[in-house]
Amino acid sequence: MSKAHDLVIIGGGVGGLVTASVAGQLGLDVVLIEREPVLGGDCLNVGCIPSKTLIRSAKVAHTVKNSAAFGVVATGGDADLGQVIARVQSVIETIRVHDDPERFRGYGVDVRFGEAAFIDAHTVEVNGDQIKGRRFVIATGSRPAVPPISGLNEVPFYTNESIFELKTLPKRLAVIGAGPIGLELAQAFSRLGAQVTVFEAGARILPKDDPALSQMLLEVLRQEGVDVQLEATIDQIAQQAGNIVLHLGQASIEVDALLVAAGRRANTEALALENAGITCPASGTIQVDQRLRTTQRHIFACGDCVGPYPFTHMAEYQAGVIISNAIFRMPKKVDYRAVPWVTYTDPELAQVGYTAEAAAAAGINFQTVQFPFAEVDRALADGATAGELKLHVAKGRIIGASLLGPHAGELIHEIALAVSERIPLRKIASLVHAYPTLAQITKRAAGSYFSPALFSPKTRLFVKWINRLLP
Ligand SMILES: Cc1cc2nc3c(=O)[nH]c(=O)nc-3n(C[C@H](O)[C@H](O)[C@H](O)COP(=O)(O)OP(=O)(O)OC[C@H]3O[C@@H](n4cnc5c(N)ncnc54)[C@H](O)[C@@H]3O)c2cc1C
Ligand SMILES: NC(=O)c1ccc[n+]([C@@H]2O[C@H](COP(=O)([O-])OP(=O)(O)OC[C@H]3O[C@@H](n4cnc5c(N)ncnc54)[C@H](O)[C@@H]3O)[C@@H](O)[C@H]2O)c1
Repeated sequence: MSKAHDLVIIGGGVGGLVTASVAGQLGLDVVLIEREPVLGGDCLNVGCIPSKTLIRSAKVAHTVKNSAAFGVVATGGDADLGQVIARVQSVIETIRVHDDPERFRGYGVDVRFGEAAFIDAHTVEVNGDQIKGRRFVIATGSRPAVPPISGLNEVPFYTNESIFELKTLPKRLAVIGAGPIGLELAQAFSRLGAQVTVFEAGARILPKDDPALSQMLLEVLRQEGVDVQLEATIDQIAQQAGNIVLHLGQASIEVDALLVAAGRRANTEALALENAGITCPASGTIQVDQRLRTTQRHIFACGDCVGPYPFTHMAEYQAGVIISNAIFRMPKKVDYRAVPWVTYTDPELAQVGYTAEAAAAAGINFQTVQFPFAEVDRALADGATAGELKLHVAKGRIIGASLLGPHAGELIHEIALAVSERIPLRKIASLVHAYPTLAQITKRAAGSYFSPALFSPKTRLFVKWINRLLP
């Protein structure tokens, strides 16, 4: 009978790697199992890093093409997709050193490559070997969901798992889904020179975000030339003479390439969770309690296979909660009050804490203050004035914020700290913000909350009175 390891981690993406790194360095006997031949998971290999690197090249092309607006004469701006993708791959390889299996082996982690499946609640099988554990962490991530559209499986299509291997730019690209993946890549490919059409089944883009700000973003995308079709029902997809044809009612559109970005599905089928006695709903997403324990208390789960926020920073955060519960044995619950998320379109759309819709649904008595980038001096200097900040305030504290604009993904963190630490809004309004920065938008929005009281007839009367009274 083989001995039971302290911790067996399934999945070598962010969730699994953060847990393995800490557990290994603390001297636990850890096994990490990854089914792909490399570590890093989606984020490094086919997600955040390739998409953000592609977006950067697309922004360069866009800047060159629009240089006249800045008084600069530049010609060209045509992208060489082969070179762009070579840069994407080179950035991935640079970052990969952090996810080198030898680094983890150096921490004492037994890194194994192969697909893991439970045999019972204390044993998994990998490449025919049985591995026993006292505790387990499932961090198996997610994969692209393929919508049930007639003909889709008979035509070639890309997902995030294959699109970063494209070497030549498709002239016409159709994208199914206007979530973060669809929109980030649609704008990037459009800026690189493709004619892009996005088909979204819903009535709006980015439905989890603020409706007015996502509408503003939609207008920017359309002005730039991205054709976004809402409430679009694709009835049938077929291949004709080398082209892909999408049929929507009476209309049809012919494209050279198709990207499916229609949501995600948790990677749980291969795990044989039933052998471990773990309850898993039909959605495939693993059910966990607030301490991230599955229905088997010694088996924890984190990241995309759990949700509810499928982001890299959440996989990392949840891994921290598991480290506390499973390694330090200090009970810790998840706290999702100040979760930031960002869609890296240009302008970026960021959110933290409550949206106005969620705050209203929760019955919270709150007020919203808004401030546009068009009144922020630095945004004017940068020629990036689309968007605004909305702060949702209850009892003098920010409970949530929605931000569309340049570098929104960076700017949201000052607000995230305020939400998380319940910092009074007056402290943000009185904090000195360097001029001229985009971050001034936060101070200005906070200030606008207080200006009605500051310039009220009562205050004016008081100032008049005190100035008469005092020498
Ligand atoms: C195009 C794209 C762009 C994105 N951009 C961002 C972004 O900008 N910011 C952000 O925060 N998030 C972004 N995300 C989401 C982010 O990539 C995920 O939230 C993150 O990778 C989740 O980490 P994870 O550890 O849960 O899973 P993963 O990174 O998916 O890792 C899970 C690992 O488990 C392995 N595995 C699965 N089943 C088994 C098994 N049975 N046995 C062994 N190994 C197994 C998989 O091979 C994989 O390596 C993006 C995603 C995509 C697709
Ligand atoms: N910037 C980031 O942080 C970032 C970037 C990319 C992805 N991600 C993560 O990955 C997750 C998945 O992204 P996603 O964009 O694939 O999923 P999503 O679920 O956010 O969006 C998918 C969209 O596709 C639409 N859709 C589904 N079926 C359709 C059909 N048949 N026809 C037309 N439209 C259809 C849905 O209505 C939805 O709006 C995100 O929720 C996010 O957490 C994050």
